[in-house]
Amino acid sequence: MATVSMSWSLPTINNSSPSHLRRPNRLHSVMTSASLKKEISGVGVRVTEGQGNLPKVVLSSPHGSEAELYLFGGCVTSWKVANKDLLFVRPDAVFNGQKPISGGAPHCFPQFGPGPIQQHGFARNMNWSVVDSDDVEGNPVVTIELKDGPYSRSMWDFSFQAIYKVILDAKSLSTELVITNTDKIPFSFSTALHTYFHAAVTGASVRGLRGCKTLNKDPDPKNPLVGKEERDVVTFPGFVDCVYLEAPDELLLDNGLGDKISIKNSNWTDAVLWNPYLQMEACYKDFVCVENAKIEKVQLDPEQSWTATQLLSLV
Ligand SMILES: O=P(O)(O)OC[C@H]1O[C@H](O)[C@H](O)[C@@H](O)[C@@H]1O
Repeated sequence: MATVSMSWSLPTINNSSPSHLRRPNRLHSVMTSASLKKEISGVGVRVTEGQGNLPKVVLSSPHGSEAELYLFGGCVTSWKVANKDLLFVRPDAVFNGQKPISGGAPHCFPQFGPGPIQQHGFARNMNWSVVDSDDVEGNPVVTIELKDGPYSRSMWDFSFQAIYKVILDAKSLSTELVITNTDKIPFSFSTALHTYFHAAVTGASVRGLRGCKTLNKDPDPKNPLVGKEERDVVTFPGFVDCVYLEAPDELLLDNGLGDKISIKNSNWTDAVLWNPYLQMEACYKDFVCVENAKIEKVQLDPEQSWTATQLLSLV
């Protein structure tokens, strides 16, 4: 296991009970944007209609940064600092409430990659709901929730709750994911935040992975090659699809566009780098995926929770 260091922490909203248990602004999963608009209360948090008429939460910080999150998939699709979007949504992304949104930071849950259920699980194509919105020292915060329903039960027959808190600061975006077993029997899952960063692929690089055990899915995703990363600076010279086990709690992405982004985490023990190269000829030059992941399954007994945090900051 990688050592988890909490050199930073998510601010706690001023309330006595744990954030994942509080529901001051409890909303329902099936609702119109109009009803959401009335109930959202945090400063700098508003709900609007996004592409495909899907409800979209917009976070605006007093420092001028902005983030957008679709309730479909619980997917942060945009994080802008000084009007520059540091995330990327693929041009082939669809916003139809059926297919996952291909871009931003989709959730892979309860399975990363291929396996017994659909690729990357179902959390990225279900409707999440807003349970809380607030501001911490002026920074907008939104908390959303996903629970099991007939659709998830049809492929993964467990009762669960996922709570995802997103906080925008001047130059950072932090998230906290809490998965709770609300069933009467244990379950296990793998998960990831499949973040697409806007990049110039030829100039992009990631530092911090040297020494990690690798599972290289190129050339055969079903039989990954086990290896060890020897490079200080990992680049994207062609097709890249590689899992890094027990990655450190901070990586540094140079997006090749003049920005350096620190990617810190707690409890996301693994990382994945992905660029599809010529498989996506129309857009591969414009992004790289640097994913915080939990590849080895987390086992949760009834009432147990697993929490992981991520802090993206422009340095
Ligand atoms: O096309 P998607 O289902 O969104 O998956 C896109 C990619 O996600 C991850 O990075 C996996 O490691 C890749 O093997 C996969 O191709």
